[in-house]
Amino acid sequence: MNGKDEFHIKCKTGDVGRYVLLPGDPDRVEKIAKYLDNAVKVQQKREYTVYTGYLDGEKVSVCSTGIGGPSAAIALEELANIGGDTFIRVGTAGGMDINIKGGDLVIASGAIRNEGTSKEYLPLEFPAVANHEVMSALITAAENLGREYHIGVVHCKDSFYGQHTPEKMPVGSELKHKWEAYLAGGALCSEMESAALFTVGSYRKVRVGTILLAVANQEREKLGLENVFADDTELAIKTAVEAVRVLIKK
Ligand SMILES: O=P(O)(O)O[C@H]1O[C@H](CO)[C@@H](O)[C@H]1O
Ligand SMILES: O=c1cc[nH]c(=O)[nH]1
Repeated sequence: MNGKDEFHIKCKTGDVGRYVLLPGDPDRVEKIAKYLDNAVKVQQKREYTVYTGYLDGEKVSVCSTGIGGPSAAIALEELANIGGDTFIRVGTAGGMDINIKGGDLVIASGAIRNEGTSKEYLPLEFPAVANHEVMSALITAAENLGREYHIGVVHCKDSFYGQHTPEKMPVGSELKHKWEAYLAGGALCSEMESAALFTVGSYRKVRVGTILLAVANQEREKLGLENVFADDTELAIKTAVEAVRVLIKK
């Protein structure tokens, strides 16, 4: 193939399609790639495992982003450098709104920028929003597959344990105070990459959307409501793959 390898993902132009699915966990890459025709492993470096195959004759890739904004931003930058222009994060999240239960699907309309990476791209007044075409394809996909979904704002942070055990952190009162404000504002769930991906996507002029599986809900636990745990990402994966099909058809 042409060109020079990108610094971290070690892929070059021709290695990936314009459509790229972005799980955080490298173990999720093969689970997604099995939905592609003739998928082959293109590369595996650091947290970045890359497969490329085809959907309805169009080249489609999967690349893990690792945990958090910094590695996700690097993946998006380097994939955009080599021809990726439409991205769907397929992730997991912890429920915040009490209507979100373990096993539910959440399509992000925007992300709270309570992380560090996006601030090195655009000032905080600039919102981290999902691309409307990708978001609408995710909605169509969920409806085509007869799946229920929630749609709304998701929270992004850099500290997983700051989300789960803020009381242990020296800045715990600040974390709890903000968390309550995000709940009051209607945040649906908390994860770590969409704010960076949406912000980098805005600046790089590429389309980015997110679908998440809620794995549990700490707010339901706090209120003594039933708190189901789920870790099967298959539903989110199938919906994301269907969304790529919808986008290809367009
Ligand atoms: O399951 P993934 O896609 O990695 O997403 C979520 O899981 C990780 C934390 O456990 C963070 O990356 C968070 O955003
Ligand atoms: O609670 C959770 C679950 C997944 N990912 C997160 O960032 N938080």
